[in-house]
Amino acid sequence: MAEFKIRTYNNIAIAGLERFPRDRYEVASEIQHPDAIILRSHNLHDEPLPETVKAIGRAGAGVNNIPVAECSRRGIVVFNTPGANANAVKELVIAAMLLAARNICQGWDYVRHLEGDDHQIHKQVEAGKKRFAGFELAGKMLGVVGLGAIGVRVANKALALGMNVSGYDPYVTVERAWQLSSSVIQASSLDELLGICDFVTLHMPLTDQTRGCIDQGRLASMKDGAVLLNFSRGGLVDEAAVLAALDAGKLHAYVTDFPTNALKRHPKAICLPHLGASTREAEENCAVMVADQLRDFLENGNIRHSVNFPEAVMTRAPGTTRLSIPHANVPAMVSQISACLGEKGINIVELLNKSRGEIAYTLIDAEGEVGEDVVDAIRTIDGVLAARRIP
Ligand SMILES: NC(=O)C1=CN([C@@H]2O[C@H](COP(=O)(O)OP(=O)(O)OC[C@H]3O[C@@H](n4cnc5c(N)ncnc54)[C@H](O)[C@@H]3O)[C@@H](O)[C@H]2O)C=CC1
Ligand SMILES: O=C(O)CCC(=O)C(=O)O
Repeated sequence: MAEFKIRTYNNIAIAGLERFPRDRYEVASEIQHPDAIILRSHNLHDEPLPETVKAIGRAGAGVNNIPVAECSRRGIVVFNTPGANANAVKELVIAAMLLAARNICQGWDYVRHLEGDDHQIHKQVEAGKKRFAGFELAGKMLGVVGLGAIGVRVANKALALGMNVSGYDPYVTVERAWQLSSSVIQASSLDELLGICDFVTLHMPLTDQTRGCIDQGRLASMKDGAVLLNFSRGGLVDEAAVLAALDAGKLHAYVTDFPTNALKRHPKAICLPHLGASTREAEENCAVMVADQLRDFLENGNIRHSVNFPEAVMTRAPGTTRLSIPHANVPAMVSQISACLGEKGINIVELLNKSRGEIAYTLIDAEGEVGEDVVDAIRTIDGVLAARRIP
């Protein structure tokens, strides 16, 4: 019988699934009691998470489809793959700016509906093309909201196309700030950015804080004829307000990866079927990265790139049994856990304790064998969310 069971949702690239050796892992979409789940955009909010789940790996960036708060309460570690699909999204955003600026979709549609022989088509092309005249990217101001893995890449590439770029991100990391070109102008607020940009592209996560942040008032503050690009999540914008802005000519175009019935019919909305990360390269990058992270967690208890737990990586000490213990970040947890081992005369060889907000995580390499009775005792400590023995 396999040591670990992985339940998959969505189309996970084979290169990632192959990272799980089949002598130790069972990997399938029908598994009822999985140790871990791998998914892309499947919505986990609407279904109960089996008791056996210890980790969830999002092959991608956004985790709004995962009940992260519930996972934290249950000691389930949620992983994502920062940056693994960022280049794919960046390339599509650049394409999207061109689609909008040059009215490519409308022009393409016009040509597809032309009738007559080639001579007549040629005449109609030359007569009709003025309806699709557009404008160039060079010299225009692009506003990038969210300077993470995708936003930084979009900002830098837009500069290379001759655009001016303004960026806004109240939580930008030092790593991303280093990657961002010094030519990007820092906006001190979203409102400041919106008022000066010809194109605005959204690259922040969908959270309670960001939901609906592009609303009627903010759209009104944008430049007339601006282009809004949303390859992040549909919920970031107030859709009715966007439709009204398109109707009023306030927005030249809305380009989005998140269609709805109203948007897909609108002549100024360009809707794509959530294609941002759908490249062979991005799908493989994400699947391989998330598979490696899940394996290291299941086999060693190590945590890399979690969205709800701290980074925790410890080399395994020889001749020991590893204990993986997610718990609340409150005083005296480590002393209570080590007392459970001490009572059985078990020596601790290595110990790592890391915290992140209200959550903490302890990894212990204990000398020799550790019985399940010790793990059971640890589980009963108030504040311990889960405990696992890894031989
Ligand atoms: N269309 C698609 O297929 C894809 C969509 N996405 C979406 O794009 C989002 C961003 O992806 P990444 O750049 O990889 O994530 P990331 O985590 O590297 O970057 C997100 C950035 O947004 C910033 N941020 C958070 N709250 C903000 C706020 N209120 N205002 C401005 N900035 C804020 C963060 O500080 C961070 O720098 C994801 O959360 C996901 O929703 C990601 C990949 C593919
Ligand atoms: O897996 C996908 O195609 C969606 C990617 C995405 O939206 C994300 O990574 O946040």
